[in-house]
Amino acid sequence: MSRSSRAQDRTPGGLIIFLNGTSSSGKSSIARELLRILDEPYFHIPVDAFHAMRTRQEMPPDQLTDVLHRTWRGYHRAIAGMAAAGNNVVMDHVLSAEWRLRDCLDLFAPQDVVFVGVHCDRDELERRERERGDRPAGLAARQLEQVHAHGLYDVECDTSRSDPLRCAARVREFLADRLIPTAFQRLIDQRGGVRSPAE
Ligand SMILES: Nc1ncnc2c1ncn2[C@@H]1O[C@H](COP(=O)(O)OP(=O)(O)OP(=O)(O)O)[C@@H](O)[C@H]1O
Repeated sequence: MSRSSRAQDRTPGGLIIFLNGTSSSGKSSIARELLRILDEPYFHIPVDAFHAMRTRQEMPPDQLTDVLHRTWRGYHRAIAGMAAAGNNVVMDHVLSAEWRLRDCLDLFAPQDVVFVGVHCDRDELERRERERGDRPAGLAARQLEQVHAHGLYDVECDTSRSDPLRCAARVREFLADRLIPTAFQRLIDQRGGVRSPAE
């Protein structure tokens, strides 16, 4: 391949709409509406899809810890890869451990990330958990403190007060007139632009 054709092959990065919230906060519901109302092609890639791809065999706890860690690291890199190839992505993730955000800050082009905080009241989270019956009771409440600890977003929505379509519409409005620097850029600047050591 010639030098000039390689340069031509380079695609501008796709946009990453990063939905972050606890379990049952409504991320997947917003993602579904986003794919319905956004004009450009987008891929909804939830972290749950990666867990669902794994073999179902029982593992001893120490092996499971390693496998889960590699799954999350792989998920982040898959998202970065899709965006690097020019695909727009709706990411649906739970930043319930501090290293996950650091890893994403290291990997994603900050100007291409729209960081969306998906909030929901604790009582409503518990009600949804009971109603769903397929999530351990108290999971969302345990995640609440860490998930939003970094305290900075481009867009925020509260699914205890707005339905998924209204939340998705807020994100779409933001896309039409995006503010720079992005929340991801400001989070990188806050830590002095330092890349984190490998986890
Ligand atoms: N804005 C909303 N108002 C009322 N109910 C909602 C709203 N958003 C989601 N729900 C309901 O809450 C439950 C969880 O929604 P959803 O699957 O979108 O959350 P999630 O954040 O993707 O959860 P998880 O991470 O556990 O997969 C579903 O039963 C959904 O119908």
